[in-house]
Amino acid sequence: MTTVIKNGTIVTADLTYKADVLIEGGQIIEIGQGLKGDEVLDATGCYVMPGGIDPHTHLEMPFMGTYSSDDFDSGTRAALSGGTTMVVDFALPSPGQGLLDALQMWDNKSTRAHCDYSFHMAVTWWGEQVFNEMETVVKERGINTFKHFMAYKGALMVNDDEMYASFNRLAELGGIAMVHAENGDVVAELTAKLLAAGNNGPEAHAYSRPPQVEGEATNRAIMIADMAGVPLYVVHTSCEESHEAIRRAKQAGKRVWGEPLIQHLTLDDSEYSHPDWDHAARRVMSPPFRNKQHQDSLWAGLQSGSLSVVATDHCAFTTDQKRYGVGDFSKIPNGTGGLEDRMPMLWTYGVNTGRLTPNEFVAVTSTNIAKIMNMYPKKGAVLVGADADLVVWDPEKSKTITAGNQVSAIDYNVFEGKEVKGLPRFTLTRGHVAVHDGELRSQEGHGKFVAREPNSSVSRALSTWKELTSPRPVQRTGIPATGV
Ligand SMILES: NC(=O)NCCC(=O)O
Ligand SMILES: [Zn+2]
Ligand SMILES: [Zn+2]
Repeated sequence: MTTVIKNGTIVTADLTYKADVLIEGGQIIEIGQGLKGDEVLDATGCYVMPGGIDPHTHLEMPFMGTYSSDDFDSGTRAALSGGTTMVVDFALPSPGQGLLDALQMWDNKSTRAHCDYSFHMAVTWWGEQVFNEMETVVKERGINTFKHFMAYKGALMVNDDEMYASFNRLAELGGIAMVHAENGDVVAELTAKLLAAGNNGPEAHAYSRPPQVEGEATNRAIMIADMAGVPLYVVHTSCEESHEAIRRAKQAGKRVWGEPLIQHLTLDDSEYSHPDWDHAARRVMSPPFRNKQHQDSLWAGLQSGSLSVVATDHCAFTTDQKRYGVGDFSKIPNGTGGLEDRMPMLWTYGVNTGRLTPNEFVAVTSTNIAKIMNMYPKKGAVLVGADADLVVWDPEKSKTITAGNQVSAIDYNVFEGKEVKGLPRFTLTRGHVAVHDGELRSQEGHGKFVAREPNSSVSRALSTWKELTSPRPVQRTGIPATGV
C-alpha cells in the first residue's frame, strides 16, 4: 500500500520546491513529479514539511505531589492534531532511584503513544549507581541526552559538583548535557522571603524567579560544560540574560544550544496580574513568563541563530491541581501546556509576521532538533529513506484556540482566544494519516521509541578539540635536583 502527497510545495530547512512525495512502509520512497500511489492526499495550496518534533515534554510526570494530566495517549494525540509527529519526554528518577528503574516506568507509560517518541534521561542525584548506569542508558538504551535541574531545591536539584561529575561522564560517553538553568538556592531564599511578607499569590512565583537567576545559572552551566568538554543544551531559555550567555558562548566557539518555548515567545508576564487567581495560577511555570523586551530577544535569537529550537515543555495540570497552591504560590504545580498549539502559534506569530521564513520555521520546529539530538535524517527531513513523519500545512486554514475544542486533557488553554492562521490539513506519522482534514484518526500504540546514538558530529568535534587543547606537561631539559 502506497500513499502519495500530490500538488504541494515541499518546504525543508533549506529548500522550497514543488514535488510529490511517495510513501511506503512508513518511509518516503520517492520525491518527484507526477507520482502515483494507492492513497492520494491532495496538498494543493499547502506546504509539505517535516512533522514537528517537540524536544521537551513531560507526559504523566510525577511532580509537586501530583502527576501532569496529559499522558502518552492524550499528549501524543494533541501533538499530532497540531502537526507535531514526535515528542522527546524526560525519564525522571526520584532521588535515590536508579536510571534503569526509572526508564522502565517510562517504557510502561509510553506504550500508549500515537506518534514516535524518545527520552532524555534526568540526573536528579549523584552516586556510583548513576555513574555506572549512564553507560547502559547511552550504549544499550539509545539515549544520548541527560538533563540536570539547577532548580527545585530539595527535590530534583543537583549541585555544581554533581553536575560537573555528570558532565564529565557524559563527555566520556559522547552524550549531551541539558540543564534547567535557574539558581535554585536563590529561588528558595526569595520564595521564603516573599511568603514571609505575605506575598502568596501566583504573581509571587514570577517575583521569586527573576531573569537574573536564570542568567546566572545559564552562564554557570556553560562554564561547567566547557570545563568538562561536553556540548550543552539549555532548556526553556526565557530571557535576555540567559540568551546573552548562550550568544556569548556560541560566539566564543562553545557548543551550546538554547531552546525558547512557544509560551515565552507569545505570552508575557502581565498574565500574572490577572484578577482571577485561577487564570494566573494556570500560567505558573518555571521560568515564568517575561516582559516584551525578553520576548523580542528570543525572537531575535531565533532569527539570528543564537537560539536553535522552539519547544513547549508541555507539562499540563488541571485547574484543580493548580489549586493545591491556594495560599502558597510555591505549591502551585509548575507547568503549562502547548503541544497542540506550538506549530500554529509559531507559524502565526513567526511566519505570518515576517519574523521567520517558512524554512526557518521548519528548522526550529524539527530539523535543528533532529540534528542536535542525533536522529537526522530519519526524523526532521523530507528525503528518500526518511521516516514519513510529515505535515501538510495549509497556510490559509484558521481557527480560534479554545479549551472547548482541544485534545489535551486539561480544562483550559493558556492560548485561549488566540486566532491562528496556518494549520495541518494532514499529519502523517510513519506514513499513517493521523490527521485527515481536521479529523483525528490516530492509533494508540502506533508510536515507537526512537533510539539516538551517542557521539554526534558535534560531540566528536568537541572532544577532538578538547583533546588537542588539553593541558600538557612542558618537556624540559635540565630539571634541577630537588632541594633538601
Ligand atoms: N517548566 C515547568 O514549570 N514545569 C515542568 C518541569 C520543568 O521543566 O521544569
Ligand atoms: Zn525545567
Ligand atoms: Zn521541562
